[in-house]
Amino acid sequence: MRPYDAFLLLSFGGPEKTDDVIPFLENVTRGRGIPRERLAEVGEHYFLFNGVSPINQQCRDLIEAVRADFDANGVDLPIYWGNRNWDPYLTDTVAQMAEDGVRRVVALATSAYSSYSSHRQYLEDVDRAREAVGAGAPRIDLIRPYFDHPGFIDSFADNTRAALRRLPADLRADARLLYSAHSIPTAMSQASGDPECRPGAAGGAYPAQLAEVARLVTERVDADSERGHAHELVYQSRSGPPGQPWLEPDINDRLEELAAEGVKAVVVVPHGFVSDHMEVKYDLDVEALETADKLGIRLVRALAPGTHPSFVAMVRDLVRERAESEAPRAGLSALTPTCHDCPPGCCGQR
Ligand SMILES: CC1=C(CCC(=O)O)c2cc3nc(cc4[nH]c(cc5[nH]c(cc1n2)c(C)c5CCC(=O)O)c(CCC(=O)O)c4C)C(CCC(=O)O)=C3C
Ligand SMILES: [Fe+2]
Repeated sequence: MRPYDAFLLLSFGGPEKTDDVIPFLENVTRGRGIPRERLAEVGEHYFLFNGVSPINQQCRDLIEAVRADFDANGVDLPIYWGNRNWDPYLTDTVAQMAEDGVRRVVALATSAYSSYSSHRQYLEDVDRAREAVGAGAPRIDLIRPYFDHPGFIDSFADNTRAALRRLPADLRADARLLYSAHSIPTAMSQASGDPECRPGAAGGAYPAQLAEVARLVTERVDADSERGHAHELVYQSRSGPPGQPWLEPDINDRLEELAAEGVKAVVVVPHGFVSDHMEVKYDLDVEALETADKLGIRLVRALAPGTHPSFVAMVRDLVRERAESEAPRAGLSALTPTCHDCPPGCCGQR
């Protein structure tokens, strides 16, 4: 698909055996000021799963699904995969592309929102990898944040309806929808850019986008419910030093309050993520579930998009959008990014 000669899946990376865990955590947190106790604690989450993070296999599954979708729709791009924090490392992938004679690449990150951690850091990863490879490195165009693309929204709406059906019928109508995303420092949130990509503009794009996705998904879920569901935004996986403010409320704290208000059932929708990786499998399926059990709240968790057909078709649509540089951006909200190239200040500073 002109002008591209390859597609790149850009992801976070995760360990796949016990011995990988500590080196992986060192890669993630180098220079980030994460307390040692927090690292030890997160290490235990991985050890509980024998050192295997689900994220790499989820990337392989997504690549297989995108390959089939590209083939069925006449998109003849080869597919590459590179990670920020673990093998296959992005720099090795860029070197491989250079060796294969690839000149111009369209890349999708497994992260749908604006902010330093979810978007700009991937741009920096790309720059660093290209620099390391040198003159033969291909040009790499990263697809813009895609949080309100209909394919992303529809996959969550579908998965949320399925989760509601897993609740006992008498709890369904009153179930609270809790939309959960990775917390970030409030300073990172304030610097997470402007929906219209105006450098230096107000910021706060990350929580604004999360709130908008929660609204859009709920609207679709409610369209086939007997009545509307109350919904709200919560955060998970807080890290960093104790005194540093991060986005709140934490899902566990909020569950306590909801129990006190008499809420009996919740559906947790991990709308801040694109697959059911470790932050979902541990922080929600183990920790938040335990909190809910203790409080007598029935909790079910909706699946993240993973290889949902709407999400896979979205990938192809975003590749087409990026290829036709003047094409209108597919987005369901007023927050759809208007730029492709994220000028400094657009998608977040550290
Ligand atoms: C916004 C956001 C996303 C969502 C967007 C996206 O998906 O990219 C995300 C995803 C993920 N985060 C992940 C894992 C970790 N994140 C950490 C630390 C941090 N995350 C942050 C933010 C985010 N993280 C931040 C601000 C930190 C503090 C350090 C720093 O400023 O950079 C740490 C260190 C230990 C800890 O402090 O918890 C780990 C191990 C995994 C892999 C899971 C697996 O293995 O399956 C995934 C997909
Ligand atoms: Fe993280």
